[in-house]
Amino acid sequence: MFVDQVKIDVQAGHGGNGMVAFRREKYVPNGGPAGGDGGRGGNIIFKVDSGMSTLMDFRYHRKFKAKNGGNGANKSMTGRSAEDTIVPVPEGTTVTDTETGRVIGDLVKPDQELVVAKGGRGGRGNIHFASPTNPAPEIAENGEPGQAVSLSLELKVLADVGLVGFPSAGKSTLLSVITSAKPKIAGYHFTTLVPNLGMVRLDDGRDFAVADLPGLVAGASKGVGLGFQFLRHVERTRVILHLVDMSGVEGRNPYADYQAINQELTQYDPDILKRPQIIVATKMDLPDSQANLTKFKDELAAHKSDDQIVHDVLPISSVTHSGLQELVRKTADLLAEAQPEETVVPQDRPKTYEFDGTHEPDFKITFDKEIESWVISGDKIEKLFKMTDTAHDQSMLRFARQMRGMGIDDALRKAGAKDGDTVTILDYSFTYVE
Ligand SMILES: Nc1nc2c(ncn2[C@@H]2O[C@H](COP(=O)(O)OP(=O)(O)OP(=O)(O)O)[C@@H](O)[C@H]2O)c(=O)[nH]1
Ligand SMILES: [Mg+2]
Repeated sequence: MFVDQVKIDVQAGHGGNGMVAFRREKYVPNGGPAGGDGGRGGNIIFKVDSGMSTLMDFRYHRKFKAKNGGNGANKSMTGRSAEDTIVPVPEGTTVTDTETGRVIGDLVKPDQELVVAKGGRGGRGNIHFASPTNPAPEIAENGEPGQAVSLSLELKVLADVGLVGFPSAGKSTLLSVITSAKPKIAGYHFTTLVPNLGMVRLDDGRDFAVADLPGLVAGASKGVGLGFQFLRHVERTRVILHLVDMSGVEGRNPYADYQAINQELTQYDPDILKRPQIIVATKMDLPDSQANLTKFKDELAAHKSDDQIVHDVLPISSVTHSGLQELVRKTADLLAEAQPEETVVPQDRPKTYEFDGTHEPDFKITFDKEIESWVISGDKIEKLFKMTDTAHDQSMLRFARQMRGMGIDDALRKAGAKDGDTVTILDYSFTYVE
């Protein structure tokens, strides 16, 4: 079971205040009360969006606020009612009140809506308070406050098979050729930010769900890169397809890559390696792949470990489609043999490295007055940026992603960085954008 969880805060809009006003008419010194009512505050409404498959978007956007209603005006005019704020959620989302633990609702149908926080009623204007004894009341109500609620969202999706591997190993490409999913594919690392799901259907009628996970890098189990947030998903898949890029581009050593990923998996949970694993040798259409595969197999044989169940090394090319049929067939066979899900799903364990605002990440953020810039420092930062620096051109986008993956975005905000501030990591400066 794929479980995505996130906690968010929602604040519905406040009702507008009622107005104290009086009619002004020519030749009438004191007209009757004419203060209008305040408008209703906006509701926060969750709405199922069939295009969403995870709760990932909420990691970067945890607070939602609806607009306040307009205040009442003179001439008995009612304030404007605020628009509702519609928050898209994936189908299958369960919404719980974090404080009480009460389930507010399950969003299970396309376009289904659920009001999760009610906007405040507008206050009544002084026209409502006139009475024979007080024909010119100086009182009006304030608008009611909008509901503020902390919510836990949970999404359960079945994924039988997890694709793991280094960034750019070809995970998303494989998913795109064996399923009808259309994940983003590109020649830079960390293209995949959220797990993509796809269904594989075999000619013989069998099918299984595959999740393409964001790439893992060394240190992933400790929070480096993006993949750590998704390791718990790997924990819940029944078969692991471990993709290893055989092309040897960027001077990569396929066996070292393979070991590094396994090490991250073990560090996260020693039992993961007992999960049936197929090694998928990718990009076999490229010139050096065959030779690298031979070397890889030799090294694998030389380091054979009893702990790990490697069922096969299957060479594929997502470009020429070679080896794909065999891969899906063997995966389906393995799934049929694998233990039923209940017995392999481990208990939820406390996660140490969730950057959820309660854990202090391994970096420091300070404001340097001399250079008027926020400075981010720390060993882990240095390592990560050196690593990405040498292999790739630095694009703003990648920086932004890695920052998010490491929780730097959150930390900057917490430290007080404002939209447009300059931030320096090592020697690289960029503009902070909220
Ligand atoms: N020649 C060749 N290139 C491939 C093959 N599979 C993937 N690629 C290329 O490798 C690059 C990375 O592919 P992705 O599928 O985005 O890799 P990924 O593992 O999902 O990467 P992240 O999402 O960053 O972790 C892209 O430029 C793909 O076109 C293949 O079989 N042969
Ligand atoms: Mg990808």
